[in-house]
Amino acid sequence: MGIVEKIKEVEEEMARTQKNKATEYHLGLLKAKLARYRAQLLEPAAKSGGGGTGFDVQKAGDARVALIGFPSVGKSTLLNKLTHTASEAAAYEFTTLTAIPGVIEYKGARIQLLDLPGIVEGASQGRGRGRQVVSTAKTADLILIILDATKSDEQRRLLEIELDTVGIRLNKQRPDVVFKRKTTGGITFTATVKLTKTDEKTIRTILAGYKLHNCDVMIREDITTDEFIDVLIGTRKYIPCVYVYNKVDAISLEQVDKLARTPRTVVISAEMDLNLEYLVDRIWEHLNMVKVYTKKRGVHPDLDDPICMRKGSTIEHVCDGVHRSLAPNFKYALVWGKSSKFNPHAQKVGLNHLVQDEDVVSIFTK
Ligand SMILES: Nc1nc2c(ncn2[C@@H]2O[C@H](COP(=O)(O)OP(=O)(O)OP(=O)(O)O)[C@@H](O)[C@H]2O)c(=O)[nH]1
Ligand SMILES: [K+]
Ligand SMILES: [Mg+2]
Repeated sequence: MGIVEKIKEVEEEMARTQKNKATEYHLGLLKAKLARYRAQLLEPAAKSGGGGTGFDVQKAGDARVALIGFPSVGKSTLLNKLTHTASEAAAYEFTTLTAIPGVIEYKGARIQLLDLPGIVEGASQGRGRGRQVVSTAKTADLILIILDATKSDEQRRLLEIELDTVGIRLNKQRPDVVFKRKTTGGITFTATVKLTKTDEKTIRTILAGYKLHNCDVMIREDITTDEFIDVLIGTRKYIPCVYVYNKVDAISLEQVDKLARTPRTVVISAEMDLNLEYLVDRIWEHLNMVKVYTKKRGVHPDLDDPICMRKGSTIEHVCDGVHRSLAPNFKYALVWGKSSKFNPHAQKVGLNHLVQDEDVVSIFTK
C-alpha cells in the first residue's frame, strides 16, 4: 500500500471515530501516525512520485515572498505590476509552469517576489505541480495567498488546508515547548501552565507511538495535541501570510468593503492598478523588516543605503550586511535610536545587541 492510501485509511478511521474522552488517546495516536505519513510523503526520497523539492530559484534580496493561489487568479499579472518582470499572464489556467522571480525595491530593501504555478486541490498529495509549489512556499518569509474576489470563499480554506498539509503553519508562532531527546532516564514531563486542550496521558501515548522512551518535555503554553505533534516532527515552518483578494474591479463596492474588513486581508485589482501601493506597505509590515543606517566616524549616516534585516537581528547581522570581514575583527559598536539605552544618545554595544528599526550604527574594528 502506498503512503497516499495509508493516509487515506487513517483519515477514514479518524472520521469514523467519535470524539470523546474515551477515544481521545486513540485519536491522538492516529493524528501522530497521519503526521508521520505526511512527512514521509514530502521526503525527497519518497517513491510515491514527485519528491518534495521546490523549484530551484536562488534566493535574492533581503526577503522572499511567495504568491500562492489557484490557477488564473492573477498571480502573474500582479508580479508584472509590482516588479519589472514579465511573467506570462493569460486567460487560460496553468499559464505559469515554473517559479518566476521578480524584485520589489522598497524603502531601500530588495524583496524577492516569486510567481508560482497555480495549485489545485490535492496539490500537497502530489497533484499537478502542487508539491513543488508548496515546497517552494516553505522557503518564503511571507506568503501571499492570492484569491479571486469573484469566486467563492471556499478557495481560501482549501489553500489553507494544502499549506497545512505540507507542514506550513500560517500566522502562528512555534509552540513554546522544550523537547529534548535522551539516551536513558525515561520521560520527564513538566507543564508550567494548566493544559486545557491536551493532557499528559495523551502526550505520553504519542511519545510511545514515536518510540520515544527517553526524553524531557517541558510545556510552557496551553497547546493542543496537534501542536505537540508539530514540535515532535520538528520540520514545521511558521510563516506569516496575507490574504489578497484580486479582481475587485469585478465585484460590487459592498462586497469589496466587506472583504477589506477581514483581518490580514488586502483587496486589489492587479489589472486596474488598484490598491497596489497599500499592498506593498502591508508586505513590508508583515515581513517584520527593520532597516539600520550605518555611519562612519565624523560624517552623517548614509540614509540612502540602509541595511535591511528581519526583526530580531543583531549588530552581528549588521556587520555581515556591510562586509564579511567585519564581524571577525569587531571591537564594539555605537548605536543611536530606539535600541539605545540612552536614546537620543549613543550606547556602546557588542555583537549580540538587538537592533531596532531606524537605528544608526557605527562599527569599530580592531
Ligand atoms: N478583472 C480582472 N481580471 C484580472 C485581474 N488580474 C488578472 N486578471 C485576468 O485574469 C486572468 C489570469 O491572469 P494571470 O495573471 O495569468 O493569472 P495566474 O494566477 O498567474 O494564472 P496561472 O499562471 O495560470 O495560475 C487574465 O485573463 C488576466 O487578465 C484583475 O485585477 N481584474
Ligand atoms: K492564467
Ligand atoms: Mg501565472
